[in-house]
Amino acid sequence: MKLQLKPLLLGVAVVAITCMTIIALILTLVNRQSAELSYSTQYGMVFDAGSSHTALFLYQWPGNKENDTGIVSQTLTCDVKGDGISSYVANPSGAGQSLRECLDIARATVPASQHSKTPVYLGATAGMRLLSLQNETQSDEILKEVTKTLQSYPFDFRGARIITGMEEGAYGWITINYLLEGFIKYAFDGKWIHPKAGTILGALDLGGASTQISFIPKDPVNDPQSAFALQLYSYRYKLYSHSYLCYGKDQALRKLQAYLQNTSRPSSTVNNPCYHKGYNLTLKLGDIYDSPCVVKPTPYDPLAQITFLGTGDSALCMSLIEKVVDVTNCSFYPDCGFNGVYQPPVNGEFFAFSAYFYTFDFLGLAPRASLPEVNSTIDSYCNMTWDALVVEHPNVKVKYLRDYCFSAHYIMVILIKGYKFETNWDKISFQKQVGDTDIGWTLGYMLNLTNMIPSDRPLVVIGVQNSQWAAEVFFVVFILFLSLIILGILCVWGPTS
Ligand SMILES: Nc1ncnc2c1ncn2[C@@H]1O[C@H](COP(=O)(O)OP(=O)(O)O)[C@@H](O)[C@H]1O
Ligand SMILES: [Ca+2]
Repeated sequence: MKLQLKPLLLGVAVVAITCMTIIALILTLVNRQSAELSYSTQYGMVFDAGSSHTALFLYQWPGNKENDTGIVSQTLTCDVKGDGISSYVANPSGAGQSLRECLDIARATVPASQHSKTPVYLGATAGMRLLSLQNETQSDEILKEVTKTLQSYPFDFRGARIITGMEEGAYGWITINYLLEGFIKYAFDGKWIHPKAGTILGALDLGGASTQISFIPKDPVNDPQSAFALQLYSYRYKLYSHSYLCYGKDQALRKLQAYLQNTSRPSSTVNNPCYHKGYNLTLKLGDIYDSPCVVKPTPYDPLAQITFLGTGDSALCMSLIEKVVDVTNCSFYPDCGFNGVYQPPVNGEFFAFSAYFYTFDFLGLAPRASLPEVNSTIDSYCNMTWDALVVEHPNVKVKYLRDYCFSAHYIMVILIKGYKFETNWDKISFQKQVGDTDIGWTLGYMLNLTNMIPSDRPLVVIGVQNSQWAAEVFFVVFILFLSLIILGILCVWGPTS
């Protein structure tokens, strides 16, 4: 009897241990699941109020992961109907109303429980910069109206403002390098690593009213006005960033039109070699000169008309553009971009986005094409007649189709003769997205304002770490396995001993 009691006790002990380990395993699983569930997807959104139009970008990231390590993605984009907010001078409340459709879509997309935790920003760029130079009261009024609308939604509104050209350039640069994991990478061994120098890309942004160039030069930036210092994940970057106000492609075209109008006065018709043969455009002088980017003629009647007759002369178009972009003057600095603006020599690889991409993509030159191919493609495009073009591209908006010739030449003048990419042409890639996320300043802006790129390296991992969880499971399974073996031995040997 004594001999049989011992295996029985041992058996009970083993069964108890087995039960406890099973309970522990279940608890670990439940704990892990609740850790995951309690950090639901987070959202943030930014309105890009550009000179030509406004777009909403909605971003998301998993709330249970470190939110500072390259995992923010774009959930949706929404194009606001109509022109940019700076066009609402006569009807400022219309600027606010125009945002409603996209805000309604965002409200339906973000789960209701997350609405109040979703930050919303509106950043206005060069169109509003120009309006505030022309009439600050009007630009303030428009910002007040868009603020009213944004505040009427259940989101966490964090401000509507005009961002500086320097910010616009720097945030575009941050967006690209964040998406390409140029700042920090998660390695296989679970450590955060800093990618090799040279993997950081420069950013080229062409808008309608301004254009930006941002990159890390080889040598330190000499001019404090174009130096942008950043510390991201404990690494310091000294960025060169410059924004050319009035040198977006739409304002540059106005400069060309003003130049042509001036040289043809008093005639009210003038040839425009950047427009296709067969395309004529009649404008009021106000359409050209109502901008701080062009000097008004004297006398000046804003209602007087001028007609541009397209001649489709590619070579002449290019040489005229050099009259509105000064690529020769560099008297104060050893190196310049254009218009005598300081710029160190370009360095490394670049992404060119926004209107750089739209133009080159339309011409079949994105993401890359050799210089001779680019030049011959632009020539053949510019030399096409308008009738032939419209037949070939019935679905492309007229305002884009008629401007691609000018835009393409303008791009070549600023890239090659302005920024001096001639010998580094193959370093430029014309891109719209990285993965499914658009390239532009909005993501960098949101990452910065929500502190999602810390200046120091990420250390804390929220929730149960994978390695810790694996160790726990391994331990529980091991104990379970050991108990079963002991139980088996006892069953076989117990009663006979
Ligand atoms: N599909 C397209 N094809 C050609 N150009 C486009 C297309 N979509 C947008 N654009 C142009 O891209 C530019 C975008 O500039 P925008 O962001 O509005 O101005 P800014 O950045 O100067 O405030 C505008 O000139 C606009 O006409
Ligand atoms: Ca823009």
